[in-house]
Amino acid sequence: MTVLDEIIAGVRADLAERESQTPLDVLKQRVEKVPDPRDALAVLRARRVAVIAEVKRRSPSKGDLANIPDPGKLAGIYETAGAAAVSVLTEKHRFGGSLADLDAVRVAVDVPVLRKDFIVAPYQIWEARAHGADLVLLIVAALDQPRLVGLLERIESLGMTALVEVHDEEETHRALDAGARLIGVNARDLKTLEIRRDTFARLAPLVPPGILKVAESGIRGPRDLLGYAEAGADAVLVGEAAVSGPDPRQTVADLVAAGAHPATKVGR
Ligand SMILES: O=C(O)c1ccccc1NCC(=O)[C@H](O)[C@H](O)COP(=O)(O)O
Repeated sequence: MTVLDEIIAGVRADLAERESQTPLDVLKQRVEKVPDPRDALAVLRARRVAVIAEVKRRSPSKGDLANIPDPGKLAGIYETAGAAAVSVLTEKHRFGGSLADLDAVRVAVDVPVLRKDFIVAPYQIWEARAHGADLVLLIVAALDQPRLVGLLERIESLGMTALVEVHDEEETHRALDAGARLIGVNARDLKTLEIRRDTFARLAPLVPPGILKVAESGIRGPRDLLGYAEAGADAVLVGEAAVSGPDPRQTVADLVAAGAHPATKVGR
């Protein structure tokens, strides 16, 4: 059993519990009362290299990362530092997140908010929207092709943007075939949890122009952002470095400055 399999087994058990507590019809009624989602693609396109900063308490690879008593406050710090969007890990057992974190971040910031979780069922997408998400992560490795296509269509039908995460060539082709408009290349190998930053440069050329590319994981500072920008990244997603450093505002501000510099992403 891989780490991903283990995480998903826990996610399915939690999901069954929530479904028994809140029927889908009730969620759908809640969605009608939530303001429309923000256009995340337009927000990301407006930057040279956008920074998506993550609320991340712990992880399978590193254990406890940060005590985050007020995720809304942290998200506000990210926004003030110039983050284009905020990612919220809502998985409970391995990441210490929750939908309450998503709620807290949603009310605290105006930038687009990503629900970062292990999505396996449409119910979780309705939940994401009911809790104010603008983007939802889909991990290709966790989904067969019909399910990937169905979930992506559900995300878009609710006006949100799917960040479709890939780790290798086959997954990249599957993401494109499914109609992804925002592709995340995750440098973290889901079997070994090792970071391989060269994965982005290998997969980016497979993605046609017009489809935005996010480099995920292992971004420790401006140097990593510039490396990813050089290889074609439109955005980077940073978690650990933002939450575990001494000054999250400075960490994100330094990345934002590097991503905004005129020398970054020249000619693309
Ligand atoms: O972070 C992990 O250990 C992890 C393990 C297994 C599946 C997913 C995992 N992380 C989710 C993410 O993709 C990251 O939180 C995100 O890309 C930020 O990465 P980092 O900046 O390296 O914290």
